[in-house]
Amino acid sequence: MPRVAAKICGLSTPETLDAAIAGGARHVGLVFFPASPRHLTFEKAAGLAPRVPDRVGKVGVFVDPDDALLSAAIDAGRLDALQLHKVGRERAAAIAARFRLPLWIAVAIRTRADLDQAQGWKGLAERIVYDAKTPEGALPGGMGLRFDWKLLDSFAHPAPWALSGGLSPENVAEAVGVTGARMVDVSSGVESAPGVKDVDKIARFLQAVAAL
Ligand SMILES: O=C(O)c1ccccc1NCC(=O)[C@H](O)[C@H](O)COP(=O)(O)O
Repeated sequence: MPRVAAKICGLSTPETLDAAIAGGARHVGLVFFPASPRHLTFEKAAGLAPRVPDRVGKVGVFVDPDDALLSAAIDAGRLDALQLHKVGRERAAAIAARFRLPLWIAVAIRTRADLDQAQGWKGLAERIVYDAKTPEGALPGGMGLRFDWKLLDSFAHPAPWALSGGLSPENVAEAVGVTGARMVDVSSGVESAPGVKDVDKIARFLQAVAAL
């Protein structure tokens, strides 16, 4: 088992999903957000889910979702965990109570004050995903932006966590060296164009992670 686990996010084709699994991804991310170039229809998700072995977790990625979307996506994608963006604690608690799946909470970071927001998720988040804060009006994830990794220095993490935002095959080793992350998450860094995953980049990213 590699020292550092990887999640490849925003997979939408059988070939790229298979490449992530073959390369050793511990989790795959399926995005259910129509504004994203990585958005999956329920039909597509239902076609992809059976390709994923039990040892690989299927994480649904959502932005302030309603219950109907969550319910349909969980069924179609046979999801193992829910990654929530732009959801407050009260709503997240209601989602956890209703759907009984682990919550991965995305915390958008530009400053140390942003990072401190993570403390509010103690006891509810199974995992915190530290991601870069994106510009107003832009997608909240998948933008290839990174934050200042040094902000994580000596931070008392409220839960297990993943490092996300602007990672690539070229910088993931440095990112892990600086932050000590035990899980990394990537989307656009393994793409040839927004929403178009590249099997060679996926393989190179996962090789770089396995070498750590
Ligand atoms: O990837 C998306 O399109 C997306 C859309 C809306 C909310 C979240 C989204 N992605 C979440 C992820 O977990 C990405 O892997 C994460 O933001 C890192 O993306 P990148 O900087 O492109 O590697």
